[in-house]
Amino acid sequence: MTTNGVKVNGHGNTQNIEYFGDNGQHKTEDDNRSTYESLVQTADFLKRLVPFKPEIGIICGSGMGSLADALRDKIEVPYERIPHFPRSTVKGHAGALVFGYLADVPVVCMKGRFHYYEGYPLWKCSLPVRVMKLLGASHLIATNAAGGLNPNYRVGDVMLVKDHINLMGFAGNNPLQGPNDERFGPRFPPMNQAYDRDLITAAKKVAQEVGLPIHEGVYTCLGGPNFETVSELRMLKMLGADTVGMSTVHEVITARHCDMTVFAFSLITNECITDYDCQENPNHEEVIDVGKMREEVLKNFVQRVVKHIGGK
Ligand SMILES: O=P(O)(O)O[C@H]1O[C@H](CO)[C@@H](O)[C@H]1O
Ligand code: HPA
Repeated sequence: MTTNGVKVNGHGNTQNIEYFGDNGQHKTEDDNRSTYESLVQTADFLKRLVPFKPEIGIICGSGMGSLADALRDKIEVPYERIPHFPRSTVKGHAGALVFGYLADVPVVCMKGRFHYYEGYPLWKCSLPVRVMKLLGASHLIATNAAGGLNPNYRVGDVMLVKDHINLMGFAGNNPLQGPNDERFGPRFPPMNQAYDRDLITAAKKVAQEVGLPIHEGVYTCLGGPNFETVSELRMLKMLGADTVGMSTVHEVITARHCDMTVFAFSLITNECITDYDCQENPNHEEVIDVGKMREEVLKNFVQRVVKHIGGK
């Protein structure tokens, strides 16, 4: 039986629901990817609520939502109120856009990001980045909680991301997959200078000022939600990754596609276990706790980086 494009087949007690396009072909959630026009609607909705234009979009990583608390003159918009926006489902990701001023620079913070393991396709995970761009933001600051693969990294340190390995992209999964809308950016965007060198240099200086142990390295993202096996971590290390997480890469690709300047960092929340004899387990509670532990110094750090960008 087909009703309104929804095909329902009865099989005993179960029903298989399949989605068909207007001309009968299969539709998946990926076929319903947002259009330029729908994201303009989202941005227009937000513009009506916020009397200023954010210059910088900030994505708060796991346990780092308090970065948004440092904003002055805050306007908080829960994701469920925003047209075409996904919902946050992960502990430590509150689920609101927070507009305000940080170091007198107008910004918008994502207090809660979207991950592939939540069931969202990558284009949907990174949809807010396009909304930030449409709101007028020229810069993206992406923060993440990550496991440290590099043996020199300690829990609580920060790694400035100089490059990433798009492992999900190796398997053909990319946020830019599907029809390209040139109003966002080109079909084949370069990715060799994804992370702004000047901002990395400035941030190293800022980190010294605020007493934050700092490194510079390569981030990689797996789909999650399970943490990695020993063998997978050993492989990632061999590939040249210094930190591993389950986010950021698709957001950065989307930001670079629409010509935003990107700065990103990993907070090392756990040391990756590459030894079969180790009895410890990584866990999300520990990840969030480390975010809380570094809350004040990270606020200070981000605020100063924002000031640097705003003063340029
Ligand atoms: O990347 P963020 O959102 O900071 O979170 C990281 O922490 C969670 C695992 O504890 C995963 O979601 C991983 O991606
Ligand atoms: N692996 C993957 N994602 C993570 C980790 C990790 O060790 N720590 C925080 N997010």
